[in-house]
Amino acid sequence: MLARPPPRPCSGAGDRWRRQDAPSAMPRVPAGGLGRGAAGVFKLVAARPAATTVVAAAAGERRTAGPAAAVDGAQLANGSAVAGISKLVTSTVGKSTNILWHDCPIGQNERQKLLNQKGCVVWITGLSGSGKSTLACALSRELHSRGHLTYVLDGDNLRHGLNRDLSFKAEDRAENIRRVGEVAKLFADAGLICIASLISPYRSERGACRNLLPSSSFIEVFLNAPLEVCESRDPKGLYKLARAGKIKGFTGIDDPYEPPSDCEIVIQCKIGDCPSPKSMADQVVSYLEANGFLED
Ligand SMILES: Nc1ncnc2c1ncn2[C@@H]1O[C@H](COP(=O)(O)OS(=O)(=O)O)[C@@H](OP(=O)(O)O)[C@H]1O
Ligand SMILES: Nc1ncnc2c1ncn2[C@@H]1O[C@H](COP(=O)(O)OP(=O)(O)O)[C@@H](O)[C@H]1O
Repeated sequence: MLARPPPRPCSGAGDRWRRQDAPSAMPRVPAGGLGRGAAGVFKLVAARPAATTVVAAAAGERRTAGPAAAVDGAQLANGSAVAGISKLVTSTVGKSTNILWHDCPIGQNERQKLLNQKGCVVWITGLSGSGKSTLACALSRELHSRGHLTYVLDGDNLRHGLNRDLSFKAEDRAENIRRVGEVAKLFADAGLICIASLISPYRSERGACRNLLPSSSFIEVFLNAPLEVCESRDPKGLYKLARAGKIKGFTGIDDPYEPPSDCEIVIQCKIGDCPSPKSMADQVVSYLEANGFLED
């Protein structure tokens, strides 16, 4: 079997796979099943529309590339599946072979009801010293005071643990962002308002994190503080070291930062004119409120 993974894991009680008409390019699977060496196509559609996929079935074949699918009513000539009985198919994802997606009856919807909020990711990007951590903490505090459950994933902090094996060269920054995107997705699935604050300098990697979630649940916040502002703050003295050539590949000095072109929120900070941490947080809270994230 060849399967493409649905764009996001299926969760919740309503998700079940069912067979649909096969695309015309491949023969439909006959009622009696496939002959040995024959191939057919199933379209499997989960109850949730986002989880649609197409599966090509070749008799005796057992390769998949996505979450396990229960093929309903398929019969293979080698007798491995009986018509009318669901057959679980294992998946290959990356380097993991023969794995199954295990669903639970308690899903994101149930958790969101419990928390009276919608799980989402607020992704704060900007130069070092732009105020990402300050905003993340102010936002967390503000939402907490309103009774909402948040969790902050701070780039600096994660590099003390989960990402301690990563440097600041391009491929390690990309892996850093990928990992944080995956963790953030889990927190959002848990029903939390996850606040990720990383430099995350590359547009494509931020886009990949966005694509892990339903589009409206990824809220990209650009803390647009010019280099002059960040450098004049320099709370850790890193810009000074970078200018002196003692840190190589420092973002904004001798390493790139690609500003977002289509983010949900821009917080503008000019020389001598930056909004206070509270008013930056309020700007994000207003967005969350207006878009229904602060209610179930
Ligand atoms: N070379 C280089 N470039 C940029 N930043 C550096 C570098 N070396 C160390 N630091 C410190 O690491 C913090 C950024 O970590 P991130 O995980 O957010 O970076 S990235 O998203 O992987 O680019 C960043 O923290 P913030 O100032 O909070 O952004 C810096 O303190
Ligand atoms: N809105 C703001 N107005 C004035 N100073 C700020 C503001 N936001 C952050 N700062 C200060 O700028 C410095 C860098 O902030 P920080 O949150 O650590 O940035 P980042 O996480 O992007 O590196 C800190 O000293 C912080 O107190």
